[in-house]
Amino acid sequence: QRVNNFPPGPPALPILGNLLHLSLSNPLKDFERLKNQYGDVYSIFIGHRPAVILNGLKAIKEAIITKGSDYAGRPQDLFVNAIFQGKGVLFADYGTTWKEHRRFALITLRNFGMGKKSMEDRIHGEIQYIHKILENSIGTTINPQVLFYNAASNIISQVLFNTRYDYDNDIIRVIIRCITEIPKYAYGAWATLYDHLPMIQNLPLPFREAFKSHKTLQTFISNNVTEHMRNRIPGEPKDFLDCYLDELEQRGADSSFSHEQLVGFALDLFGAGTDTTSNTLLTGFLYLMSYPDIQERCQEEIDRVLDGKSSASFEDRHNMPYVQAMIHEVQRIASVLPLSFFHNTRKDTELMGYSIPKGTMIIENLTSVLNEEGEWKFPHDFNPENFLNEQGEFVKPEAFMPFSAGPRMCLGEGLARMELFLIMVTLLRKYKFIWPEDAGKPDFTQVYGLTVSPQPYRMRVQVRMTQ
Ligand code: HEM
Repeated sequence: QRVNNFPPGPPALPILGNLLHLSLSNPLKDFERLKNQYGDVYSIFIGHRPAVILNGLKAIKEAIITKGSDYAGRPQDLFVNAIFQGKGVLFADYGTTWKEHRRFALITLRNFGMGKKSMEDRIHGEIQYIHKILENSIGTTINPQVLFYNAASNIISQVLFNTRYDYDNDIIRVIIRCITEIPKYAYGAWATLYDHLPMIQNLPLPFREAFKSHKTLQTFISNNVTEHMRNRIPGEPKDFLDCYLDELEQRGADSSFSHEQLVGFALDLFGAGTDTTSNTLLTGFLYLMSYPDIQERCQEEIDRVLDGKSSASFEDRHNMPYVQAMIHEVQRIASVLPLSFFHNTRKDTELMGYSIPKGTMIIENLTSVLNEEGEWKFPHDFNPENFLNEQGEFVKPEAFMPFSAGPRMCLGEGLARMELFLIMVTLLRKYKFIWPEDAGKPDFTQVYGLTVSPQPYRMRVQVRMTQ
């Protein structure tokens, strides 16, 4: 039963709610269909639980920016909560622990070089390893998936632990498998069954893999924390873990800071920082190979701006409007976290004239803004012109929100943007990326999970003549 003035939606069945209206393995098309039927703000029942789905810039902005604090909670009784056990930031509810940890991370990551030179050096250091792999692939084709996963996880690993792993290292292979395993189960059919059928929660069903993967990641991070506790020099932090341990010492044991929180928090950053960035890179190179004219135009701009310079710096983006537009367009089309992370209302509130009670689950459909008609010149095409004005200058429309917005907005945005820019510019400067002749047509359909990724593909790499 929908309460008075609750957003409209399809009639719900007892127990199942609207589950039969949704493809649990990929509900994005169903969400689109329901939006066309019920409008930008509608509701569904996932089993007995009501959820409000937000679509389009106007509704999403009113909720997560204008009334940001009302909508900044996270549900606490989902499958992901059972996995993450209330630790960390990502799935933590609004409250002192979340606030203090989020603030600490934003400040620490900034001091550690988010937006500063030293972080650039770490990213460039990692790019050298990408070069080695690409150079070895010349004359053949390569699946870039493992490469980009390794690179993204190494960059965040250096921020957190001051460590990187060789690409054939067994530990990192296992860690990346675990990071990609959890999102596969987190918002899909198994998660829904787990949430609604308590009797299956302890059975040896496929969703157990997500718990196993989480345990492996937890052990990996706990070992790093123990090693840091043994070797750290208080007051002289080398990485995020050291900074946190210094902070913990200062705040004392009865604060929201603790060793268990640190493990959960580092796990969040590691996971959130790997899957998202690598899937964006994968989408980027897929499109650049499929649109060689756009690739060439980026290369012309890069050659011109970097002429005489040994490497790109993040500051160079201000002189590269077309490259900036291309990277933003990749993020727009990739929409790697299409449903963001679910929010929860913290009090009775309103949205576009509807009443939304406290404790309602909120699903913001970011894809609906990233391809909203009326907000983009070419909402359904891959076209960097979406981010260029008539003078060819870079402009960022308000509807560009792949990092979401408001109090819960992605806290790794600065790092992610720097990674995407430096990696794409450095690789495009040195190589031409070619869709293999025998690979058929590029397939742009996405594989759905908590994060979406392109279908696996192979690429051919040629060293550019201009270099
Ligand atoms: C292209 C890359 C990335 C994209 C598209 C992305 C996108 C997002 C989105 C949509 C959210 C949800 C915001 C909300 O709930 O409204 C989020 C949250 C978050 N992201 Fe990212 N992200 C990226 C990279 C990163 C990186 C590199 C890190 C780590 C340094 C990171 C750490 C986080 C964390 C910790 C949260 C939770 C924030 C909170 O709940 O307060 N992300 N991200």
